[in-house]
Amino acid sequence: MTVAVLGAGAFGTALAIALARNGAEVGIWARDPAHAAAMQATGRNDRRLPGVELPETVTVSADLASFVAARTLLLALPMQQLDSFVRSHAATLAGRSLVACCKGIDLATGRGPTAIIASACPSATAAILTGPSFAADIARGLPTALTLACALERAGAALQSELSTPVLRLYRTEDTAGAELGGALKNVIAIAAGVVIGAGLGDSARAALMTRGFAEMSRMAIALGARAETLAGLSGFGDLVLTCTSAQSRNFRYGHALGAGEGFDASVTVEGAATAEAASALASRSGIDVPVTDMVAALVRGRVSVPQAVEALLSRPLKKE
Ligand SMILES: NC(=O)C1=CN([C@@H]2O[C@H](COP(=O)(O)OP(=O)(O)OC[C@H]3O[C@@H](n4cnc5c(N)ncnc54)[C@H](O)[C@@H]3O)[C@@H](O)[C@H]2O)C=CC1
Ligand SMILES: O=C(CO)COP(=O)(O)O
Repeated sequence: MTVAVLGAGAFGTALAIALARNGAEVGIWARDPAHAAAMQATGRNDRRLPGVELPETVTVSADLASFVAARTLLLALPMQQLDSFVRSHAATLAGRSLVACCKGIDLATGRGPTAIIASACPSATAAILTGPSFAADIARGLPTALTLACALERAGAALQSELSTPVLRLYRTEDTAGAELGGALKNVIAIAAGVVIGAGLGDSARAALMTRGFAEMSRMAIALGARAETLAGLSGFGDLVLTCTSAQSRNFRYGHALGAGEGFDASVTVEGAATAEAASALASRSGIDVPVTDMVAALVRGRVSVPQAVEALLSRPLKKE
């Protein structure tokens, strides 16, 4: 096996399919043995990515030990699960190439994915794969471009060539902070964009929100050590555009439900909700002004209503762009 995907969600399954179509031997680890058995039996992941056939070269198992010999391990779990997962399996994952495929900031520690891996499993090579891509699009074989970020240039180059396919194009950077903050913060702005549309405030307001949101993402990421050009790339601006403008996005749909005063299925992964709170706390500790993020965190927590959030943002002092 060349690549193992740890986590049997929509994104991990889609990546496994794309890599297997390109000739890699891929294993998917599902933590739930019943889920692994169902995927093996049906040749599909009906729970998380229904309607897509797994190539025959994809194997699925709930036995983590059978996957650790793979050259590269993709960690395709929700962000708030990553720290405990890597800590509990640190001995098994030691010395491996670990590519985080999640977007967000850990609520408990304020860390991003590569810092979590480095702290919990220091002997591993930590990288992150992020950027504009819906799992369903990848699984259908539609063209997609992503960012592979790894602080070690040679390791990053090896991962870029290993994980690229003719339709899944990976661009590379050493700026892990920029790639992961772009991917984390765009989900927060996407929730806000969903609120704007759900509350009937219109496309012009969404464009304003996305623009000011991008300024906020860049301000925060640069203050925390990221490069401006990374934020302007696939993992920042690119993913912001995709997520704020498509109803395929769960973050956008969640925001839309908040804006429209409707309920939302709590079992759906909405990374921007916890990340809004984590980012708001991190920004406050670092003295960075993030009004949209603060408002999304307050909305998610139910501390303000949608009309109060809109009023608060519109009544901020006028200033230079
Ligand atoms: N779905 C998409 O289109 C994309 C998702 N992503 C990112 O991928 C990450 C995962 O998202 P999805 O795959 O979409 O989520 P998902 O909701 O489809 O699946 C999450 C999977 O993680 C598993 N899981 C949860 N906690 C776990 C734990 N402690 N140990 C092992 N497995 C655990 C769940 O059982 C589930 O199979 C997120 O950070 C998301 O932002 C990135 C790009 C695209
Ligand atoms: O990150 C994504 C697209 O790049 C997926 O977005 P959602 O998690 O909002 O569905």
